[in-house]
Amino acid sequence: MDQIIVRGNGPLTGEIPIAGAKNACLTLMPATLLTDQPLTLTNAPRLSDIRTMTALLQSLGAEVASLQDGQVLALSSHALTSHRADYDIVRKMRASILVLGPMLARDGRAEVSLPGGCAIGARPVDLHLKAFEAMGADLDLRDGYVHARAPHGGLRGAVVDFPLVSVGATENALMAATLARGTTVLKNAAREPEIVDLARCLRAMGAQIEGEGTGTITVQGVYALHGATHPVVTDRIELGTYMLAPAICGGEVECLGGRIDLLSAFCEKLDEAGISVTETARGITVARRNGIRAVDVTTEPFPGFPTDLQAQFMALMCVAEGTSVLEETIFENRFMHAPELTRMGARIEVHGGHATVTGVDALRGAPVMATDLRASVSLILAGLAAEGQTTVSRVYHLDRGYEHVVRKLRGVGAHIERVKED
Ligand SMILES: CC(=O)N[C@H]1[C@@H](OP(=O)(O)OP(=O)(O)OC[C@H]2O[C@@H](n3ccc(=O)[nH]c3=O)[C@H](O)[C@@H]2O)O[C@H](CO)[C@@H](O)[C@@H]1O
Ligand SMILES: C=C(OP(=O)(O)O)C(=O)O
Repeated sequence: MDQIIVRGNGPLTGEIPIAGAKNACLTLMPATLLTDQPLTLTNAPRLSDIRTMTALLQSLGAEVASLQDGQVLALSSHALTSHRADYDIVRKMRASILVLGPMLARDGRAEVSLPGGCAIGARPVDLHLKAFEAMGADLDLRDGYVHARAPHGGLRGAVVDFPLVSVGATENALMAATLARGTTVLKNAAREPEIVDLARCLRAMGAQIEGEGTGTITVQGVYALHGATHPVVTDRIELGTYMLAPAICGGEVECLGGRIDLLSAFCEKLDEAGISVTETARGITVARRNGIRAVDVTTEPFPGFPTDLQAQFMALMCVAEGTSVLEETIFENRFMHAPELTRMGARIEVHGGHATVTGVDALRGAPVMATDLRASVSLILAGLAAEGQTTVSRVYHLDRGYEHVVRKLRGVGAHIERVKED
């Protein structure tokens, strides 16, 4: 297994290109199952999660070609040869549940392994299932699988009022609704940029959708969808992560392809912390010239502060002046990076959904372990701010969501390398 070695750094300067969004690509890829015509995705990120989704789609009979060094995905689902998403793949990646809606809508049947809990929380899929039931599906939970059947004549449009905001349930229901008979109204829908990107792609495929990016999405079902070519939206979480590198180390870095509207709540918090954030013609420039001020953060669905940037922001607060409180409201167990950061000299106390972080003058390098995707990169960011060497193990978590992390950070002057574990 590989490890990442980081040595504490001075200021960082230069440019970092931001990739297409993992979380958009993972819902755009299953959209291929809605049509027998080709779907081409450009600006795709090169990540292990994308390879996992590729394997899952192929296991269902889809063809997926990775072109131009993985940045273009050519997908085609002429006919599905299987309707079963196997546990062996689903357990690796929860986004696998996103094949359920498209398969059910197109062929009236699907069997998908229940994803089960994961490190950051229980993460049930009840809201996905309730949406399909409202659309007339018959669901049976057996042997760890959801066995789903659409009624004779296919899914029918319905009003689905989500009791809480779920990105995945909104995506799954939205895809299914495109081929349902009649009108579907998704209330309390997620408003994340990845939902807007999915709706745009589906519309390019012939779907009739209104209201994406608001809490109410209305879909008029159509008889069939057709092929399309769609560019994957910028990865706002990768963007926010790299914006934090000069914030922690000092210096000035331009994140190419970045847009403030993808991350306005996060940018406001950086501003409060004393970090300069400027939109440029090519992206976002982040600079820090003075100390870092402690600021409180509460994670919320979009447009609030993203849970997927909480761990990385905590790394910044570890070296801020003063005390900050980070409140995690989306996942019940998303502070596993805190004990690892503490090993590096951070002062953090976790009480339920709150972490109180008191800034220290300097962190010290240490061997640390990545527990999940965003935790892993928070340890790298902390390592950049620490005196001495930090060794991050279990970096397979990192590979799920960050392409070429060593190359990108070295490009702005960071001391970082990837090595094989002894
Ligand atoms: C692949 C992908 O896009 N992943 C993102 C997606 O995950 P994901 O789509 O899994 O997250 P959700 O928005 O669904 O989860 C939000 C909350 O709702 C709960 N819930 C969700 C579904 C359900 O059926 N029942 C239920 O109770 C979850 O446990 C969680 O507490 O949005 C999260 C919240 O922004 C991000 O952290 C993930 O990076
Ligand atoms: C939690 C994340 O991903 P997933 O939903 O795929 O586990 C993430 O991207 O931070």
